Amino acid sequence: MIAHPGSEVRVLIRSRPTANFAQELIEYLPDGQTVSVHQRKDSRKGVVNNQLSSWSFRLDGVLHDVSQEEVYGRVGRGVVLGALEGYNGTVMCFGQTGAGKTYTMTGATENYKQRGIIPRALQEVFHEVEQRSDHAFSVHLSFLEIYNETLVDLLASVRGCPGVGPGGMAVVEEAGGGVSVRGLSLHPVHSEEAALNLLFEGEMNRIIGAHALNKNSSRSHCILTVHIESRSRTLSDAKYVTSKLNLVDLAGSERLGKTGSEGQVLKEAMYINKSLSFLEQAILALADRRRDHVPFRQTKLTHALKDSLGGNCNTVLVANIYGEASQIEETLSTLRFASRMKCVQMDPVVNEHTDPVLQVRKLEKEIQLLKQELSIHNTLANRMGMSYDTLSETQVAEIQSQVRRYLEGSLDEINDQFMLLVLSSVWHMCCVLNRQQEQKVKAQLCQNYTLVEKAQSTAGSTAAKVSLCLMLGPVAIKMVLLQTS
Ligand SMILES: Nc1ncnc2c1ncn2[C@@H]1O[C@H](COP(=O)(O)OP(=O)(O)OP(=O)(O)O)[C@@H](O)[C@H]1O
Repeated sequence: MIAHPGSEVRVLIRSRPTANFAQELIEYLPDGQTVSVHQRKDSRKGVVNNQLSSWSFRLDGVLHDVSQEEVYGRVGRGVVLGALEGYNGTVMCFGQTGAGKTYTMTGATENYKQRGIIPRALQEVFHEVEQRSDHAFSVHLSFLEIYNETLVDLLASVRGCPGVGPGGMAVVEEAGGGVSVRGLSLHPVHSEEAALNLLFEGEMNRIIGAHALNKNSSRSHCILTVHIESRSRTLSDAKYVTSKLNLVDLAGSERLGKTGSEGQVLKEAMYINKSLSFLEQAILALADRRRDHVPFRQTKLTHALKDSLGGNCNTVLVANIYGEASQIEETLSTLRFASRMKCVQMDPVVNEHTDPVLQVRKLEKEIQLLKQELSIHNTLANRMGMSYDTLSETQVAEIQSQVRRYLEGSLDEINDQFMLLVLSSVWHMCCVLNRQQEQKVKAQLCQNYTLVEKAQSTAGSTAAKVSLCLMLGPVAIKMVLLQTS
């Protein structure tokens, strides 16, 4: 499903299964889109109080007690199919630590049925590539980890990896508002199996720690990007499309007291919480359409996700919650983030490009055909000698000599063959003068303004002058020749 320009980011809630699901506090409404959360007042202070505060959040769907297959179908499939058509896509999981983000994105490795969105997306990409034989696809993978504000290439250990350049890794902005990570390796992949091997390799390199709420807690944010390029095999045009499919597993926010983290795990938690709070700030700014500045550069995470949070991207967020009563505050804060994200606007467009080499080849072919057409036209109009190629030195000398004789009066009549040569010459002079004039105007503009390249051709006026010459005959040509000599 491709988002319509101007629609909002799709947001779904997924709850981690638990025997102690707080039904009295978390209520999923029958519309399948609304969740109400009730919180006992002053529960933090231990005051016994039966009063409840309630909040209601309307999102795009609730994934409660559903299989991994259904999650992929409702969250991932549309974004993946869009990426194959040339739309950028992002699937991102957000939520407190232990709420099931990694389970949703990667899944349980020990059970095929429990594989998550990433392996299913890779499977779908290669299945589609095989099906769409009228297109040639090229697929590359990159796997970025952001750990304690440091960018790490999770596929740097892969054989043949070019390695990081002298400047190290950095998020860089591209023309047109996109971002890329300088120094991050890109790996060509030709099959699902090869892609899964890279995913496995990257997962092995991820930093995992243990604390009270999750014994396998991701201590970093991870972005697996599938870079897709597709060209038609049937149309020989120079157009091709590209897209980036970002599959993002964020580290979980955590209450330091609750997780009982110490030492390195505590330090990591502080970095994670800080980057997530900057992510919230960026989302707040994106959701507020009156704000023209979004603070993307405050952390590596927001900077790396600059082109993935709405805008020219088909974005879906999964808000993972852990529905136990003891986690109700974290659930509320996840749902608040989710409802802000739902206000972020998307304007996805197909990323279409033109291959310059193919374009030149195509234009040359077109010129050749037009010349042939023109020569047929000239033959029919009895102008068989008319040439649109550059005149040879002998032809130029011949014209000069005849013009001189004609102007001196020693030549009374100009024959047809000569006229055609003259017309050809006028055509070329007009072209040369036109180019010179264009360059002059450009140079003048450059002095005062930043020149905006615009194909503002004056070819029309050249063509008009030539047709005028054709209409008026030798007198006009004489004038043009006198003017330009
Ligand atoms: N929908 C689910 N079905 C079955 N098990 C789940 C589900 N969601 C989460 N779990 C289990 O809960 C545990 C915590 O999940 P997971 O590691 O995915 O959380 P997380 O949000 O990624 O945590 P962190 O932010 O700390 O990395 C794991 O053992 C996982 O297998």
